[in-house]
Amino acid sequence: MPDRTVLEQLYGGLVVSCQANADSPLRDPFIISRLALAAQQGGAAGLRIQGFEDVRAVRAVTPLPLIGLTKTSREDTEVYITPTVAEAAQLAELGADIVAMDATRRPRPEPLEQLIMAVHAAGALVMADISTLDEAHSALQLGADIVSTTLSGYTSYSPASSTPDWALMQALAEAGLPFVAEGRLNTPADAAHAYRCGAAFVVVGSAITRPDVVTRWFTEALRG
Ligand SMILES: CC(=O)N[C@H](C=O)[C@@H](O)[C@H](O)[C@H](O)COP(=O)(O)O
Repeated sequence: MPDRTVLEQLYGGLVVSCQANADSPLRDPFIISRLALAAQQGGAAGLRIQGFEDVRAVRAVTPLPLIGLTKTSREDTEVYITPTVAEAAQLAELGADIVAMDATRRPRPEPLEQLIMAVHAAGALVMADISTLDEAHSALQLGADIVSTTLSGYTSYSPASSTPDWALMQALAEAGLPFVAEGRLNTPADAAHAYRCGAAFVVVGSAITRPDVVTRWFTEALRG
């Protein structure tokens, strides 16, 4: 079984998600590796990185625990975060300590348990990205090492919101499930509150590494 001490390194800490969409001016593995180093300088406990090129580039510059994922749009499924065994295994081979994957109940191209087994066989851990409490229970039963609230608000049956899903965090904590708080944690106060809700650690992306998104928050506020 893979070594779980990497999770202990993350407990109580901040993971910074360094991602840039295809249309972003920051879409370059070198720039992503610089964002990762800036996050490290600021005290990040770990990093969440999308795509093989970016995982390779970031692995080369930092020893911080790395959560890897792919985002793949497919015609046959709405599942886009690490949809296949091959992608999950390759992320682990490239040096991701933890592989994040969609663990929602939406139809998927390959069984979740096969992805989990492949990641464990490659010596990495599994973060199951979920949108409901039921999905968290199922993913942990299938062998996921931790769940993350990443996909709340991004499935048709979870509540759409501009704020973090505090109710889901509360429910996960009451159920005694190990969880990561992720998604729309846009302020230091949000991150601290998530930790007080019982999160093992928190993941912040847009507010730290997407200046285009943050700029829009300001320009929209000015427009009133
Ligand atoms: C839903 C989805 O695809 N989430 C992605 C997962 O890796 C990223 O686009 C998010 O930036 C990440 O989850 C962090 O969330 P936020 O950027 O809100 O702090």
